[in-house]
Amino acid sequence: MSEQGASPRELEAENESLRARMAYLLEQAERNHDIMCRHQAFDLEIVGAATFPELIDTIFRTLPAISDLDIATLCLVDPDADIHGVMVKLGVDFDDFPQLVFVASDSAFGFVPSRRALLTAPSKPLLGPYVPTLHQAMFPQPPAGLQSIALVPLLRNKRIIGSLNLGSVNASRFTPALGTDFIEHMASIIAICLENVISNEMLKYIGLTDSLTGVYNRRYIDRRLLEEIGRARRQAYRISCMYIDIDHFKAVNDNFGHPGGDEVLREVASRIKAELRLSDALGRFGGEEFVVLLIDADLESATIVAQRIRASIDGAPFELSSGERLPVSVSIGVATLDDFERDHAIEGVAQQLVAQADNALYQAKENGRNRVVSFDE
Ligand SMILES: Nc1nc2c(ncn2[C@@H]2O[C@H](COP(=O)(O)OP(=O)(O)OP(=O)(O)O)[C@@H](O)[C@H]2O)c(=O)[nH]1
Repeated sequence: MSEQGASPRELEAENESLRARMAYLLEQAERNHDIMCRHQAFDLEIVGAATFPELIDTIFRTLPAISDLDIATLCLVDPDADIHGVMVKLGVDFDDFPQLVFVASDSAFGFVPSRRALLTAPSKPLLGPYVPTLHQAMFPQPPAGLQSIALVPLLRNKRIIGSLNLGSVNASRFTPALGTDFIEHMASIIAICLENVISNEMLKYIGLTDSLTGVYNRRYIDRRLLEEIGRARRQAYRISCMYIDIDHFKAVNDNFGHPGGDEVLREVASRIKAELRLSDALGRFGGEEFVVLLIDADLESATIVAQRIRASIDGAPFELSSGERLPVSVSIGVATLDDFERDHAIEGVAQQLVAQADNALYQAKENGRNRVVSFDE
């Protein structure tokens, strides 16, 4: 009986082929490990982003590089433009993020809930060719030759809060046949980070604004004034301050009730705001007092703005939701930071500026109300 074994040559060939296969698998494993490490570093970086602009910037800067993409964009659902409005108030400049798009409703994305789970609706990513007529809104500045895209829903509690949009000039990069576990995982982390950072920014905003009128509160104005004085000293521009007080406001409350008084406060805030530049800051200091910081305005131009505000409030009666009409007037004190008093601590200089405006306001009340008085030393 002869044994039918493989010849040494065959064994050698098999061995070689196994070695080659192993080398290939090792190389793949190393590449996957490398991708995983890069993505773990990305996850850590976005989890650590403390503010909305920091998070957005990290996503747009890092994601295309680590995932070898030609473009990555984000769409956020913002039905009442609350997120956009709050971020603008917190100083976010959206011109820095052309890849960020706000949409009024998630229907803009065209995600369809999977048929299997229509009610629980975990929408699936859409992968395929880039079609400008369908996808241009999600890629406002597409790279030349964009061929294939992945639109990945950003889900929180089964609600679509936006979409992460990835694009490649390679037509075979994103096709419906591609597994989506990896990009879905990435999108779920981005969605959590976005939700956290947006909530934090909203809380920050609430802590800096007056809930009745929507203008800033005293804490914000105090802080902003310190920043502005520091900047004005460096860049040598003028800062002025207005202290505004509604005349005989107690009588408004007495005659029209507290809700009527609240309506007057809101309308006064809105009329003041209409006369200001975007760079100015309006805050309610409590009660019926408002303070305005005018950036790059000397006493003369601040006084002109104050006169405009006084005239716009006095010029047309206020109409309450009850249909009642009433005249309202304000007294305004104006002061300016003449020299920058570089030898003095910023805190003291800030307090002095507000106190001077308050002093001038007192004079305006003494002189008969419904007038503007500028502080002169
Ligand atoms: N409706 C409303 N009233 C407020 C609020 N905060 C303070 N007030 C009222 O504002 C009034 C301020 O009255 P006063 O400080 O006496 O001043 P005034 O009547 O405006 O008189 P002059 O400033 O001297 O012209 C008080 O009646 C307060 O109750 C608020 O948030 N809403």
